[in-house]
Amino acid sequence: MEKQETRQLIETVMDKLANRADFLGIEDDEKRRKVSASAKEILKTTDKIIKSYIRVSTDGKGVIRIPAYRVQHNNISGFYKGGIRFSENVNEDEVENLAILMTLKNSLHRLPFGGAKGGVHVDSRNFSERELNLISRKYVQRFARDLGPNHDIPAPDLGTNERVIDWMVGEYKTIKQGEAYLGSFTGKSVENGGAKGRREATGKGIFLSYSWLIDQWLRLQKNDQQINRQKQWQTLINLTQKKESISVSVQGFGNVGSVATLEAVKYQKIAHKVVAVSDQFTTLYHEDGINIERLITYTNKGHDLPSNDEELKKAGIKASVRLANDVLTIETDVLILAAIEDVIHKENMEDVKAKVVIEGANAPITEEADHYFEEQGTIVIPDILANAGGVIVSYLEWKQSRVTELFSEEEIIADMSEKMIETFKIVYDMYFSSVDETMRFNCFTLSLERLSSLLYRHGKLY
Ligand SMILES: NC(=O)c1ccc[n+]([C@@H]2O[C@H](COP(=O)([O-])OP(=O)(O)OC[C@H]3O[C@@H](n4cnc5c(N)ncnc54)[C@H](O)[C@@H]3O)[C@@H](O)[C@H]2O)c1
Repeated sequence: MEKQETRQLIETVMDKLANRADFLGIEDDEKRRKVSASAKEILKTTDKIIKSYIRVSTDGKGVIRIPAYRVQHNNISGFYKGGIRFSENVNEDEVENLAILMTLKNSLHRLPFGGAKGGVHVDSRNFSERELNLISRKYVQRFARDLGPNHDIPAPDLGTNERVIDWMVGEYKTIKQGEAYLGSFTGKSVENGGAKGRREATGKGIFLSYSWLIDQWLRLQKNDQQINRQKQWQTLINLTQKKESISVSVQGFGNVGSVATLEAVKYQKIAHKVVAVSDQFTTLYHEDGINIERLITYTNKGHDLPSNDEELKKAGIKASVRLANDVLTIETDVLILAAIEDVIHKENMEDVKAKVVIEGANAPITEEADHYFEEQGTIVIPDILANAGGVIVSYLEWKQSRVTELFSEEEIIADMSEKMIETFKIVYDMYFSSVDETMRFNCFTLSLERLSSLLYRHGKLY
């Protein structure tokens, strides 16, 4: 889903809200529409876009100049918050779209944060440890004025990790001598004030968004309850009545994808097997399931997925090797998208076999594909609902840095799950009792309702 599609959906949802007599508690139709129109304009536009260049003296290629961004979309619901990604696909539109989605995600889950995102146009794989350290520290030098624990709090994202964040915190501390620095970034290593369980949080939350739906939510439904999504309802029933294990495939076997698949194979209540996993070069497939623990042990050593017989043997994995994109169209019940944006679109949507698609990555499905799946009875659990585990634990990490007290991993995961389940229940109830919109539309509605109400209460709308 690209920036224009996200903006268009905000517009459609806001227009629908404006026609609702109870919206913002404004009875006068004309006044409500006027106020809603100004909320729409504020939320469709971005507060601040900062572009800079990082100059790095490389190990062998002289000095290079790398584009870098920080985009702050909106902070009506709290300090700006969002990850920094290192990727060759980074551009201003992509970073802005991701910042908008952060505002919507944080509001949906009622976190005291607004939305931001950062990006550096590099493929980390092409740089040495020393070069990456320089790039990370220079990023902070360029943007420090706009960052801070009470202003804008970055975290890791695609291509970055706790090591990068620790370097960034170190640089921030040097620049802002004498100021509080631990809450300036989240996703730090535990030794450096990070939250236990942060690395696993997004993957765990993604699997929870699905397992809670097919297990607890389904059991909470009463016989006489009105269900308006008959096709999607049938999808859930068929899944839970399967005699054999439910099959799962995942695109992207990094931080998010590997943890989500591990959750699937460890899930005790209903048996799951992971039949396909992919990274940017390869898909591995085995209809009886792949040994995920062994694969994680192998990739944790810094390897890509094994892609030939010798590597498969070394990893102790039985699987056939396919093309990277095959993972999207393979025979599977559940497909977790945990790599990049816009991977399912008009050209390949009809080839997708999965009946549940979970957006672990941000914006991996175009709006057109989302509507197509809706018509087919395929359940799409949208990004801003499913992948919020990371930012929820980031919130706990930020809170922890304010009280300088360490929460245990059990406390962190329990708090995160409780917070996510609160939102799942509201969204799933709304989705299965409404008729003609996607689950993404429901999530945008809840989120934009809250943001508009905050804007109104803060006296920003007239
Ligand atoms: N890490 C988090 O806490 C978090 C939170 C919310 C959303 N996300 C989103 O989840 C996604 C994955 O994040 P991550 O932290 O696991 O990143 P990561 O860098 O650890 O892993 C990314 C994986 O995607 C694969 N990949 C990259 N480009 C690809 C391509 N063109 N085709 C197929 N596969 C490709 C990589 O090979 C790797 O396996 C990103 O889109 C990120 O924005 C991450």
